[in-house]
Amino acid sequence: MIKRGQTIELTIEDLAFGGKGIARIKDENGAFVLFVNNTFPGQKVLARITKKRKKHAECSLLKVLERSPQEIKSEYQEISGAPYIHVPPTLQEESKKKVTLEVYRRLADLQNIDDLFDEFIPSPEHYHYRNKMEYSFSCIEHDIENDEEIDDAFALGFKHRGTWWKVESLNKASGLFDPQWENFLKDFRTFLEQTNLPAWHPPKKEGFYRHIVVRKSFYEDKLLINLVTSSQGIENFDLEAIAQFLKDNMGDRIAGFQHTINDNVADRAKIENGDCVLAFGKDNVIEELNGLYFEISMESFFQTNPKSAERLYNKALDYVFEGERSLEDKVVMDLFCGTGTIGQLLTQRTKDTKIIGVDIVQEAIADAKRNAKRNNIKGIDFYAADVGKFLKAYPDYEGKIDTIVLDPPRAGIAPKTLKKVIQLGAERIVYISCNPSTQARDIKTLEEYGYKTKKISLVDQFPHTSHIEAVGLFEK
Ligand SMILES: C[S@@+](CC[C@H](N)C(=O)[O-])C[C@H]1O[C@@H](n2cnc3c(N)ncnc32)[C@H](O)[C@@H]1O
Repeated sequence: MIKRGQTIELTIEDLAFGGKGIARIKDENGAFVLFVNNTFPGQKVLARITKKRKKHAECSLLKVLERSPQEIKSEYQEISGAPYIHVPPTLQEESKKKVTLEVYRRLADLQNIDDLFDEFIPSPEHYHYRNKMEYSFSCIEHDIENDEEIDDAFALGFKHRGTWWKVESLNKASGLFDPQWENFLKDFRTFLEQTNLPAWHPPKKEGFYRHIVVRKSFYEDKLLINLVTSSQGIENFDLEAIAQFLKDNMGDRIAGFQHTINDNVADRAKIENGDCVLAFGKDNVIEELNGLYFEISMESFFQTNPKSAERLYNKALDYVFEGERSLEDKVVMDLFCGTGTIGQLLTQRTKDTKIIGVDIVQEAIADAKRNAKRNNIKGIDFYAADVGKFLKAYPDYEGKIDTIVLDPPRAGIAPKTLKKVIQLGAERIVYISCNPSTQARDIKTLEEYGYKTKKISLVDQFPHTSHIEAVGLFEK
């Protein structure tokens, strides 16, 4: 009999949406299904039961005991954020497509999803595609060679799967981020360790070195580095020496180096916040997307895989204009607009269209306005507001919007807000989503209120993970 908390060896037979491997066993009531996150068919794994129901259980992965015959050992260091690094990219893509289409069939009741499906757009780069990475320090290390915990260590890398206190040091490139930087990180760690200031102790909430956050511009081929520390022992900290070490080793690849003091004991929330000084260089980088330029600072939101984001945005805009539509003198809303990339790219394909961008984060809207100015774009009004409240405050837009572009966060659109969006009565909705399961739920509502799903494409923004981005075209 299966119990919560129990560890169990399983063979993964199938894959469900969200990287959930499926294993089956027989118990006294017959067939019993177990879902194990971040696994792949053919793997033998050790898992812990986290939730038990009558016919199924949810498990967390503790360890892959045997690789799937379909996996090929990658040259990169495996990290918990990239569980599929050994699965050949084309196989990853096929699996993502299959399990995601099933989600639309099941949750959106789109039984004809195979006919509605337009294309699967792979990431232009399968490796080193990310433009942001966050590394953690911890004095509790999970030693990957010997699979054991070491106390009094100086680890710098990523959290060991399923823990918030143990860090696996990154000793070589992970395959996800800038390889020169990641191959250098081990030397940087050794240098910082020699400063004799300790790494953070997550359970005790004390120590000095906490995080390194790095942003990259592919356009400039430069990195922005932010070293986050506490202030405990700051009198022995020599920022100049660290800056010099970075300059000596990474040369002009470094656009800027910042130091942030963060004494907030919460480990993850906004690690970049705190008192920040710029040791050298500048505090932002410029990224280029389809001929437009965007300033990215440490805090600003930007699509994590910019080269793939170009393909995603192009697909979304193709859907906006499909059928040789003219948007001249029409109004388009870019809801959940972030830093306003979509609205700005839209102006490249149309003239005299009024665009309204709305996002809840004030800084994102400030970035959006600044970037629009940099790109010399007029005709977009950006508002910092909750989408639901915004639509309530401006009822006059009802019946006046031609097209709505939606790009909500992972949780999807709040049901009340979605109803308000529907009330606008736009002819066409283009819905981008980083979580097809919440999008599928929203599609069901759209269909109930008179929108027809015309097309859906999938864009692989995140190779080696279970994540997938989707874009759908809906018409009244
Ligand atoms: C997936 S991002 C959109 C990114 C943007 N379209 C881009 O490509 O740069 C989702 C955005 O929704 C915003 N957001 C979340 N909840 C919101 C709400 N209730 N009202 C308005 N914006 C919200 C977030 O600040 C975030 O920028």
